[in-house]
Amino acid sequence: MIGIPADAPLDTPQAAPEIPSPDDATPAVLVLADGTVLRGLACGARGSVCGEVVFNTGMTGYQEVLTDPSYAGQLITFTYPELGNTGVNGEDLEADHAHARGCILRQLSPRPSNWRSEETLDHWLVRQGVVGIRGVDTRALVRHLREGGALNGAIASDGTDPAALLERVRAAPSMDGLNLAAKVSTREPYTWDRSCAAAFDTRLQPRPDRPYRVVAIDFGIKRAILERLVAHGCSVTVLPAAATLEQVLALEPEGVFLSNGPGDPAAVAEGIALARDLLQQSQLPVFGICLGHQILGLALGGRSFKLGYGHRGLNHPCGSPGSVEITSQNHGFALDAASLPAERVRITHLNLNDRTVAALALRHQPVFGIQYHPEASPGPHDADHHFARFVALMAERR
Ligand SMILES: NC(=O)CC[C@H](N)C(=O)O
Repeated sequence: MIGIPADAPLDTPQAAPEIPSPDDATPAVLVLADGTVLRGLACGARGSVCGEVVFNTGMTGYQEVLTDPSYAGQLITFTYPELGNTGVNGEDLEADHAHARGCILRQLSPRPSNWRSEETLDHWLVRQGVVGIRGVDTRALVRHLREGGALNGAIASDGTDPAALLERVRAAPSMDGLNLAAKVSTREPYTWDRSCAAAFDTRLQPRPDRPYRVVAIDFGIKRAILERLVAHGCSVTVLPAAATLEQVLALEPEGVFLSNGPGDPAAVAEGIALARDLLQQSQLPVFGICLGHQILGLALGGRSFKLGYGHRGLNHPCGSPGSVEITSQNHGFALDAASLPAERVRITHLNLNDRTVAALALRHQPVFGIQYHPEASPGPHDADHHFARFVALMAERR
């Protein structure tokens, strides 16, 4: 297999024909756009892939991370030193298939140990067409990315020459300006009624007699978000990223949800136009998470910018005066606080590591956005109350 070209549709994983044995010592190479070359051993699918090299500092949740559509087009460096310990199961998937293009690891566990494990991570990566490299000094790589910023790179385990790879990397598009939401969004509307029966559901308010009708716009939605909305008493209809205000209103929603998703928020023109229409022509409660939050800010006339190396991990503190929540994060862009119209928007939470905008709310409309991930998956559940906030806005209007 030659690998997945940079412009390949993101929703067609390319399965490699054979499952290599875990003791296979095929060499692999990682080449960064600045010319850095790191050598290691192959894991997952054999081939070569190009994408933005980012890092995730979470200690758990590799399955959720690799299937989160927000990682489409990216090569993920995992800082946790051994991956695959708990294998792969059919329940912890955030989408039907992997969205990350490649993974960069220190060490791959050959023998999973978990009662839910159905398959080794290595087998699953092969079936999903995710090209991996193991044996990399991920600490050195992360220091490099933190100093120089996230940049494009390529992994090859098919013998491609590093110089040829570097040429491909330099020709690949930058994440800046890429609308990837359109590529990963659902083609057809669908409804979702499955809830996750997590223990923390016991803290929820009593279920309503009738579920709250929510329309969710899919820019790359994670399943856990749909499950949390249902757990909080909503019934959800999911519409494609290009949905119009008429299509949304035709479903008579009580609230509209704008999802997470990959790529540059400023490039998601159809989503920004829909958010603008919603804010101007309806008084509906609107809740945005991550890309959805960024789209809300852009619809309000704000500006987004690319962070140096992004926030991807499970322990990012975010706060409003008097309260701090430890949050799950996965984003490479953020809203510029100074660009948001202060007479309409209140910044309710800041990221306490770098003081970037972590959440906003409109002063005169039932609309709010959260840059981090209240659905966790993976991560802490401190921020789950934001789903209850959305439901409370809909309940007030019944
Ligand atoms: N998880 C997300 O929704 C990510 C949003 C956007 N693609 C970013 O990187 O900032």
